[in-house]
This record gives sequence, structure tokens and C-alpha cells, in this order.
Amino acid sequence: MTTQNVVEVRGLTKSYKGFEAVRGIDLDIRRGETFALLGPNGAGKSTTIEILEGYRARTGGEVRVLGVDPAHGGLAWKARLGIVLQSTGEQGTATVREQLRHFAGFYPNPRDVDEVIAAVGLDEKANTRIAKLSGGQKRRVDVALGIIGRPELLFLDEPTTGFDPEARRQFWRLIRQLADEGTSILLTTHYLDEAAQLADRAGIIARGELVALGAVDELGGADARTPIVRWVERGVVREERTHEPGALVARLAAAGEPERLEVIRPSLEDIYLELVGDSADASATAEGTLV
Ligand SMILES: Nc1ncnc2c1ncn2[C@@H]1O[C@H](COP(=O)(O)OP(=O)(O)OP(=O)(O)O)[C@@H](O)[C@H]1O
Repeated sequence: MTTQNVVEVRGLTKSYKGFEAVRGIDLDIRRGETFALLGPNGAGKSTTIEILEGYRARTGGEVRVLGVDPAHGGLAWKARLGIVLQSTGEQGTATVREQLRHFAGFYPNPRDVDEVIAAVGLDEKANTRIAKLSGGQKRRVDVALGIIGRPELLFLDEPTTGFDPEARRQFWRLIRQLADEGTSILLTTHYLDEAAQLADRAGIIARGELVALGAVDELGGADARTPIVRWVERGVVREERTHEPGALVARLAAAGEPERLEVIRPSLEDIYLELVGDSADASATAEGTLV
């Protein structure tokens, strides 16, 4: 374990009664970075993240989180982590402020309760019982509970599911602020724009294997990012991929104004779909099954 890495995973496997949900993942997360773990439903993201959090036992491989094997992480280790599970659905009769005060008491150096309430946009609901909050508001309480202990490493498993668009943007600002303060963050999300906005690096898991790993703006390689020029010629849609879209547009325009001309730069979502599709195809061939 090097001090630059808050997470080190080597050859991680997890089987559920013979079903291999995670099949040999290698992964490092550097101190201070925001890392997004992406992949389709059932790919193995939550399984991996829950093993890192110490909530799930692994079948094989080596794991270190903040230098500790999560299978043997004690209370002092847990206090250095912030955890937002996929669904906690905070209930209870406590108010938002009471619940946060209660949890703040578990940590040696917690954040200020009212600052956290403001940061997740719940000022007006601070004295409301959690059971009376909307789904998205309860999710904000989950996030608040995850950061109240001033964690070194924050796990966010699909944190913004159920957030309205404005709340999502407010959450992004909060995560950037935490990252600026030096918090290392491991995020899973199905919103590719969220990963593109927040993460420094990302890994894509498909069928329990890491199929891509790299800086968010380099994932999939340069070819996957080649711009597409699309236009309509005599009623037929034409498209060409080129690293010099300007030159192509100029050539087309020389012959008259092209109809419905657009230059498209593949988004992280386009690249993700290509990578996940490729891996599903490869796996279908290997297993002789259709997906
Ligand atoms: N407790 C369990 N017992 C048996 N199988 C499980 C268990 N938990 C997860 N699995 C299976 O392991 C695979 C990976 O599940 P996991 O929850 O890690 O996926 P995920 O990538 O987090 O998916 P999602 O995006 O839907 O949250 C799935 O096929 C799931 O059915």
C-alpha cells in the first residue's frame, strides 16, 4: 500500500453460491481523486463497493482501504470513511437536525451540523421529522450523514437517484467542494453526465470485469472520441468520422449549404455504451449466449 492510494484492489473476486459476480478486478484509487465506477445493472459495482466498505466478505483477492483490509477494519478505520449506501431510506421519528447531531457524536472531528444541513439544501427542513420528507429529501439526508464525520474517503453509491435537476447540480457543487478540501471520493452512478462532471478517472465494470479504466476525458481511447460530421444529401443521411471536422464542413459547404449539418462529439455516454456493448458482445460469443 502506497500513501498515494486510498484504495488498492488486486484480483478481487466474489461468488454468490457459485455465481461469479466479480471476476478478478484490479483497481487503485489515488488520494484526493474522485473516481467513478460505472456499469450496467448487475455488473458488480455495489458488490465491489460494499467489499471495500467492509460490509461484504470477498471470495478472493487482496483489498486495502486507507491501508487496512476491510475484512478486519475496526471502529477507528470506519470513522475515517463516509458511506452513502445505495438505499438506506432513512426513516424514523427524529428530525433532520437531531439525526445529524446524533451521528456527529460518533466522530472525533465532525463537521458543523447546520453547515452540512445547508450544504445539502435542507435548511427549511432542519426541524422536520425524516419520515415526513420526500424521497429526494431523504436521499439528501443520506448524503448529509455520509459527510458529517469529515471522511477521508467518501463512498457514494448512486447518490443522486431521485434528485430533481436543480438538486443534482447543487449536489455536484457540494462534491466539488469536498474534493477541493482533499476528500477522496468513490462514486457509482448511472448518470454519465454526473460522472463526466465530477470524476477525474472512471472504471467501467461489465459482467464482473473491469472493461475500461482511465481519465474521464480519455476513456475508450482517442478513436472513440473522433467527431462525427452528419448531414443530409438528396434525402439520405450521410455521416463521416474525422479528426478535422472543420475541413470536411468547408469542403461540403463549397458545394452549397449542406442540409441539416451537425458536428457531434461523442459524449461519455456514447463511449460508455460502445464499451459496454462491445463487452456484452464479446461475452456473448465467449459463452455462446445471446444478450
Ligand atoms: N446477496 C446476493 N446473493 C446473490 N446474488 C447477488 C447478491 N447480491 C448481488 N448479487 C448478484 O450479483 C450481481 C452483481 O450485483 P451488484 O448489486 O453488485 O450489481 P450493480 O452493478 O451494483 O448493479 P446496479 O447498477 O443494478 O446497482 C448481480 O447479478 C446480482 O444479482
